[in-house]
Amino acid sequence: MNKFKGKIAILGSGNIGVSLAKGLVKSNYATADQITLTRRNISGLTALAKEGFVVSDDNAAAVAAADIVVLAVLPQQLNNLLSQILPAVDPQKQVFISVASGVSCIDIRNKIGETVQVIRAMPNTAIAIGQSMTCVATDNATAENVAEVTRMFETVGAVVKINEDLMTSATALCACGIAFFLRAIRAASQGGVEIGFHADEALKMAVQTAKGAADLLLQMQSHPEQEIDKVTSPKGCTIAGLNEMEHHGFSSSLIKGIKLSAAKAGALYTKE
Ligand SMILES: NC(=O)C1=CN([C@@H]2O[C@H](COP(=O)(O)OP(=O)(O)OC[C@H]3O[C@@H](n4cnc5c(N)ncnc54)[C@H](OP(=O)(O)O)[C@@H]3O)[C@@H](O)[C@H]2O)C=CC1
Ligand SMILES: O=C(O)[C@@H]1CCC=N1
Repeated sequence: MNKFKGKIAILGSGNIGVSLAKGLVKSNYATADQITLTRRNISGLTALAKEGFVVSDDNAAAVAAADIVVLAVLPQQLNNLLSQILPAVDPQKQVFISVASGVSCIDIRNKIGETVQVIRAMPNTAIAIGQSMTCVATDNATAENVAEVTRMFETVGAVVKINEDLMTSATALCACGIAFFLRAIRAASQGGVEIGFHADEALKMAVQTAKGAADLLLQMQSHPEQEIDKVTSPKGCTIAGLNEMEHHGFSSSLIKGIKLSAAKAGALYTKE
């Protein structure tokens, strides 16, 4: 794998920013000393500084030195950040990646310059272990920059290029989605405790079962219902359990939750 040779600035090193930074080092895309992590309260980055990351509360200086700038603050924190970095933006040098939900490429260019190349990316927290599902979209970045950013995210999971108008949908399905599947695993483990297992063993069993289900679909390239049909013996206990869950709205609750998340993702940012 070709290591990235330039500098990366991650502005807003909270949950997703730090997960990304760790994932990029773990995947050998970059070394920690190539990555500057910023936040206002840098005492929260002490452990990462010990791991070799450059840490700073000076966003403009981080941008000035960077080739790739990742915007990873909350949507409501973004306008303030963009006005801070404006003097350091050089459209010839940096490509900007925004992971902020509900903020379009044009919203960002309206704040920092119309020739700035902006790529939106929507990863999830499994990026820390190289298992993200990341969707990327842009309306103006060059093919070369899109290829580099795609390569970057491919080192930490799977990448799908989408139209920008589907970005809030990708946020709900993939970025929020990891929490939905985690809650499903937690609920399954609670069921396991009710039927006789200790909490730790129930969780271990539920986690491995969920992993097996996901890997079956990935490796067999099959549809979930094909795999479900192999489990549901006639008059058996699986179909009894599944149908009971459906009577209580299992599929419907996931669909409704994803729709609500997508609507909310599109409304998190105010342009001012
Ligand atoms: N969490 C997730 O799974 C995902 C999140 N996203 C998106 O990523 C973004 C960040 O989300 P998340 O990581 O959960 O949020 P966090 O609150 O965990 O992280 C935001 C970070 O930004 C820092 N920050 C705020 N203002 C500034 C500033 N002016 N300069 C530098 N740092 C600043 C905060 O630290 P401090 O207060 O110390 O400055 C904080 O650490 C959001 O836009 C979200 O929509 C996208 C995909 C997945
Ligand atoms: O909950 C949120 O708003 C962010 C965006 C996607 C995942 N977490």
